[in-house]
Amino acid sequence: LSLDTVREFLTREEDTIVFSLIERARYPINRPAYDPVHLGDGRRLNASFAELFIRESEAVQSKAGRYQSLQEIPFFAYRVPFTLAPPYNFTSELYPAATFVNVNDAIWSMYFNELLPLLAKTGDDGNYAATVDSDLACLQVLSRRINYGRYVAEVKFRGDQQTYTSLIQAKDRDALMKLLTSEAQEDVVKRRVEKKAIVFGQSITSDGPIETSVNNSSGTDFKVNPSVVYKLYDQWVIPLTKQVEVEYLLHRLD
Ligand SMILES: O=C(O)C(=O)C[C@]1(C(=O)O)C=C[C@@H](O)C=C1
Repeated sequence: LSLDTVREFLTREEDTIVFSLIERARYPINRPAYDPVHLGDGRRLNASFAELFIRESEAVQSKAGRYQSLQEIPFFAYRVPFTLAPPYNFTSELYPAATFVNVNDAIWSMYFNELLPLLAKTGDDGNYAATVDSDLACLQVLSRRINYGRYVAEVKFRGDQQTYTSLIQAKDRDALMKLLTSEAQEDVVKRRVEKKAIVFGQSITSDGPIETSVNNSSGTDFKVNPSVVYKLYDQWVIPLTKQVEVEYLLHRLD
């Protein structure tokens, strides 16, 4: 584990994030999938179809061993006694007492309340299962990327143990945040991910040129608006990753 290898991981996740946003943007908003579910007998569940679909899908994946890997954290907790998957002895580079740190609740509400309205056009085509399946894909990769902040923090801690230790002991969140922040790196990440949205999200023809920048200000020529992807990283992905890093560090000496 080094700063280079963890950054490589984050960079590769960008590809998956952009593609999963492109997939979700194919469908209209499909509002009924997010409303409380009505049962036949007139009762109303507190959960939406999207939530039920994600719970059930995660339960299957949990049984299949997905969450044996500490890189994956479910949105709902499952008590699964055994897994169907072939056994594998996962080792973790994380500090055991800080492994639990995650911001899945914040990712969940950011995704449904802020991001989705920017991503999906108005309308209802009834493809609810395919739509919420694409929501699940987005949520899983966003969760993996953002909660990977634990690994980034571990690398940073090991790289400057003395400074981090004294700030952790003083519980100085602001100083920890400042120490782990690299504005230059954040700028590189945001500009790169916007460019990926431009390149991955255009219609490819056999002879035409490949666009590398946005020519019209609305970004509507692309399958997902590159400025929405920039905003996603600027306002949510990077700040939440940093929140994970700080929380992890605060438990690094437990
Ligand atoms: O690459 C790092 O050093 C990170 O901590 C990751 C990350 C990011 O989320 O991309 C977060 C904080 C830093 O300011 C820069 C980038």
